Amino acid sequence: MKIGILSRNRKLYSTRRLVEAAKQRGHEVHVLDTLKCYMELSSDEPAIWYKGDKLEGYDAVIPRIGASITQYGQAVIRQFEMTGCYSLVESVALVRSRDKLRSLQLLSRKKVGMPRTSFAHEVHNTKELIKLVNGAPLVVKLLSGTQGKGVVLAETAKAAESVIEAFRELKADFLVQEFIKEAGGSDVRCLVIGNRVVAAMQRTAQDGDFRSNLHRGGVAQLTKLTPSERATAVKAAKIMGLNVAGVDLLRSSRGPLVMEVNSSPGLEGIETATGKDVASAIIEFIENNSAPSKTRTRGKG
Ligand SMILES: Nc1ncnc2c1ncn2[C@@H]1O[C@H](COP(=O)(O)OP(=O)(O)OP(=O)(O)O)[C@@H](O)[C@H]1O
Ligand SMILES: [Mg+2]
Ligand SMILES: [Mg+2]
Repeated sequence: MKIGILSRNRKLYSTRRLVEAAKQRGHEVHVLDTLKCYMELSSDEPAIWYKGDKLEGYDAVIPRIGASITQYGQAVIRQFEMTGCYSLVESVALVRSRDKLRSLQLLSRKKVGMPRTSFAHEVHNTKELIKLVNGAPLVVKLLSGTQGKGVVLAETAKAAESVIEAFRELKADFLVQEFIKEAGGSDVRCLVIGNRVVAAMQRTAQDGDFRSNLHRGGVAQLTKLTPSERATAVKAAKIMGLNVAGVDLLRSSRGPLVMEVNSSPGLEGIETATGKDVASAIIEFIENNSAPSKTRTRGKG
């Protein structure tokens, strides 16, 4: 097969591993800088250009789109889809997963476990927002935050009110969420490919923090998933319409709760913690599932 990896940097661990795995399995593979792809729209065949050449003959693309270029990245993916090329991450699924609120709305409709969450526009309903998540302690989360930035724990109702009011003043969009205390500063990253969790790790926050992000000094270790955790992770990926997803779960006293579903999960942390060859599993999935014009919008909402 001829495979394109949409990535801004060929030196990134995940990009390197995917290139390596594709070559090992006998494929032709090219790293394409997403921002350097440009598009031709006309009533002739849709086309994608790169450094003066028309990109042709690609059987599949693997999008690795950073949060800061979601908008342009989705247009590039969609253009590949228009040419009939299979995209591992559908353009619609990418955009859907990048919106924390939209993701939780879709998961809640399908009764997937999640922390109780509230969201509002009006200034005067701060107390209502707090009440909807059963009061403090609670978490306030910027919708645009990544790597644990903009995630704040408010221990008391007073603290919660003042954080919410401060975010309001700044005109920031945020969620209010029930704090899952019994998770003990840990979460579980499940790497889902198709209908399977192929690798999972538990991440635990540094002392004095509740955020387990590896970027914040969290440490990863192997963990064994329960059947209900596996089922929840696969179901969440399916609802989001993602073939490959990093599903983050909190272990709560009422079972696994989905916190978020990532469409470009990093491979370094999970391959290192588990010793699993996730990159090869991704290439294998493409071998078994890609076909011309197979990409279509799955999932709803
Ligand atoms: N409701 C919650 N209860 C307990 N812990 C939470 C809760 N929400 C978040 N956390 C902790 O804070 C960390 C960061 O939160 P979250 O993943 O929602 O934001 P983020 O990492 O900044 O976003 P992204 O992963 O999209 O970059 C989580 O990994 C988890 O350890
Ligand atoms: Mg996170
Ligand atoms: Mg995320």
